[in-house]
Amino acid sequence: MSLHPVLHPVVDAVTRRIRERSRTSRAAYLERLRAAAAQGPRRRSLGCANRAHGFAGCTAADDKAALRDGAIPAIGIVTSYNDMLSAHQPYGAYPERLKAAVRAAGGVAQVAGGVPAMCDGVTQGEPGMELSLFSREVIAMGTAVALSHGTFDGVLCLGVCDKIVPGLLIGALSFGHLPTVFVPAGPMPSGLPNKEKGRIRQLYAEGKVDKDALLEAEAASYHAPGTCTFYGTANSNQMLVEMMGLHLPGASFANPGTPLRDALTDAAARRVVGLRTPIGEIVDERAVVNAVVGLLATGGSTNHTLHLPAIAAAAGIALSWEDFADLSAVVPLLARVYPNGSADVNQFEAAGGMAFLIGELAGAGLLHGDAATVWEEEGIAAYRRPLRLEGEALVRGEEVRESRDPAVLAPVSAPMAAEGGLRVLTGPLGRAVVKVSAVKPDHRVIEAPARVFADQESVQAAFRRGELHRDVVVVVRFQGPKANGMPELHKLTPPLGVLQDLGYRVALVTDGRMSGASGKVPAAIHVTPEAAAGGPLGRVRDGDVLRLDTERGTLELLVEAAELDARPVADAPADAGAGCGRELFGVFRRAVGSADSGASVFG
Ligand SMILES: O=C(O)[C@H](O)[C@@H](O)[C@H](O)[C@H](O)COP(=O)(O)O
Ligand code: SF4
Repeated sequence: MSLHPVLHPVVDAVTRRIRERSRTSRAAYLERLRAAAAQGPRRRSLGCANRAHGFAGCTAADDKAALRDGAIPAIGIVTSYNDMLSAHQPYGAYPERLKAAVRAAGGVAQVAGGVPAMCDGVTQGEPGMELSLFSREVIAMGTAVALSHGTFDGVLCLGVCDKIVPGLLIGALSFGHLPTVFVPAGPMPSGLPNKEKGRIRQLYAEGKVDKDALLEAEAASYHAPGTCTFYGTANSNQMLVEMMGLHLPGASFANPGTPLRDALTDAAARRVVGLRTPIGEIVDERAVVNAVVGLLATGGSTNHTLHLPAIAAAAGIALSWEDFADLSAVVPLLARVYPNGSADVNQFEAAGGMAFLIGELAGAGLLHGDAATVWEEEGIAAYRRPLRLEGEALVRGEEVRESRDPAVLAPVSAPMAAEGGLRVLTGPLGRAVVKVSAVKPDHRVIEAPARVFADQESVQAAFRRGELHRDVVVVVRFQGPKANGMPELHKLTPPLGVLQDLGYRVALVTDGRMSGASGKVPAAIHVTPEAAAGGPLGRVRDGDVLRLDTERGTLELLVEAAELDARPVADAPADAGAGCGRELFGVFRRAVGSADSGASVFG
């Protein structure tokens, strides 16, 4: 099969459209990048005091002489280690391992800086979730602070979860002249299946099991170091970083603490020492389109309709929701991983993983197979051959030509669905995003009276009082980025799932977000303009009939336009912007842009 067959006309057209739209901004970005690359690392022009501060902290285990001499490649490690995220806990041991591997490859490495990492699972449904999206910007700024020391020839980024990889990418792209390799840590071994966890959650929501039983199920599902095994934003991150050519071939989903994972980590360190291609050259329009294609083909997290535009903008590239929608119409769904199925990410990997996925998409002309990678000699299409262990040696495996479990990972010739299932909805309320890959066909058109709320706690209280046991479109507004930081409303999944399973016609409409792990209930999310920016969502009233039609791509409000316009916008809830650190993020709420431009504070 040709490595670079003819590109699908829609993939080609969308890429050209993005390139044209980005022409000026991308040219300015590349000019800045190439000027910085031509200067070389600033350490060569630093004064003696500046340089001495940079290696003063070295211990006997470090390479003080090498750093003092400044002649060999100096690698900066940006780490998001903490014990709060099971996915990031393995990073605690990485710096020493990476330093040793860089040293063995003829370079020297230091931890350039650490960035914060929030576990959205711990903060889900809690006040902390209102800091979650903005933590992406803090992580980007923290990455820039780390790299601002200016003494590096290359970068190793350690991050897995939701806002962390997007933040590291945005920050690293501000130093786009530096060759950069992302170093994953891998998913935890499979525990209680996600579908069974979801079933017990619904039983608890119905009062049929107690809290002890629920905690037992949750702890059996989330049970070890490593990324949670559902296909949420964290695992979508791993997929798209590999699709963008910033991981090593096949590095995304090897489990933590295994010989393969350790070998891949050492190989990433060796690779960055010799890498000459700057990250800003790899992240071009082709890489961005490849990331969107990978997201669509795997049914990835809706959060990437925010993160990918923000990441692309950091490289001078303008990515729009229409680009997602147009690509979704031609990219088949090839993976069924929870919430889009009952398998988990370990089963995705066992079925053939990224190597099979990339081989299938490249072979069908659905991705830019010639897009650059950190593996340099070859384009992304060659990632169809993953790195694998043979004994203790890490070698390039054979091309993964067949899926080992077509019920989990299917070929383009027999996809799970003909298209990617990510849609943009338009109508009198503005625009919204909906992911249908996890919504059964019978639930993809919902028309019902609205029940309007200003926070998710009120929805849960109304559910407990039995007020939602009917056909209903639940509207939760004032959840946008300017309102309260655009939290995920994933705690609504169990009660809305109960209503759906009872046979009611149910949907959610919100200017907030859902989790990448959300799925079965049709949800029109990221409604733009948000209510807090005067959007018409603020004029919807209880009883208004809403029609969410994911097939036609419409979100209709069956109220006369004149009447809607004559209504006052509802008052925002009393300012909850304080407590839990939220008072520190007012500057972000005031500066943040719209969801369809990535909900970024960076302009
Ligand atoms: O976007 C995501 O994938 C979510 O933010 C995810 O990282 C978060 O942790 C969920 O809350 C986990 O799912 P549960 O809340 O169902 O455990
Ligand atoms: S996937 Fe979500 S819940 Fe799991 S560790 Fe990452 S942020 Fe936390």
